[in-house]
Amino acid sequence: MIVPLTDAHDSSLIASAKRIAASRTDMVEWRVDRYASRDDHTKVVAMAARIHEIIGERPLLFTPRTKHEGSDWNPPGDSYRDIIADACASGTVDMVDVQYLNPAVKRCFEAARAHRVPIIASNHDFNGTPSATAIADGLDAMASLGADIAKMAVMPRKPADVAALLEATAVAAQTIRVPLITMSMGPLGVISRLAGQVFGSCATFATLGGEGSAPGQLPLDEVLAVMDLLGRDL
Ligand SMILES: O=C1C[C@@](O)(C(=O)O)C[C@@H](O)[C@@H]1O
Repeated sequence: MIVPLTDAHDSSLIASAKRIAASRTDMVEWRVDRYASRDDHTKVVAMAARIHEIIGERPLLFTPRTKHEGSDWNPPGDSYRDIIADACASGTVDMVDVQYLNPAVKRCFEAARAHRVPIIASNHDFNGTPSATAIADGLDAMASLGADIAKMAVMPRKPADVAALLEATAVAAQTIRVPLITMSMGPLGVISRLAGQVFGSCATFATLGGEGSAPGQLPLDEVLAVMDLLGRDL
């Protein structure tokens, strides 16, 4: 179970981190692209250290999401690679999300590897859902890049799109050698956030008081209750 931190300002970020630290979540994701000081890497690293301290033993996933994949952040110059390199070098993050279609992906992987920070490679399609084969191929490409986890989020337009995401997950889980995280977003895709582990998704994102970081995320306690019913083994 992963809960995202999406607050823009220090005081609310710290309050949210403290709330998450008291919850049953397994991992915390900092969506640093939502941070008001996202372009000041000194402040970013200092805040990552503060969050890391508050959440204790829970791993901190550092996620700079860009405009191409569902954020409003359009990183200037090399700042996508630089923010990843700075966070990984700081020793304050436990995993990093790297968008595998970003032009700087190889340099981002190099930076994470240089500091032994595991990589969740990701891709987000907010406009639709590719075929099950295309989704599985994307996950395979992430694994081939050397990602430690492959993650794909897609937007369904009809129930068959949700089925395609779940089918791709089940097929990829049999053939790809790294763990997967997949989700079909929005109200139609909720079943994928609740039952994804049945098909081979190793984690799901849920909210805790905040607005969440993507359409369709559900409150943590409700997701936990359903996963307990489905035999939560994550
Ligand atoms: O990649 C993901 C998955 C996600 O987009 C979701 O749909 O829950 C939420 C993002 O914060 C996270 O980085």
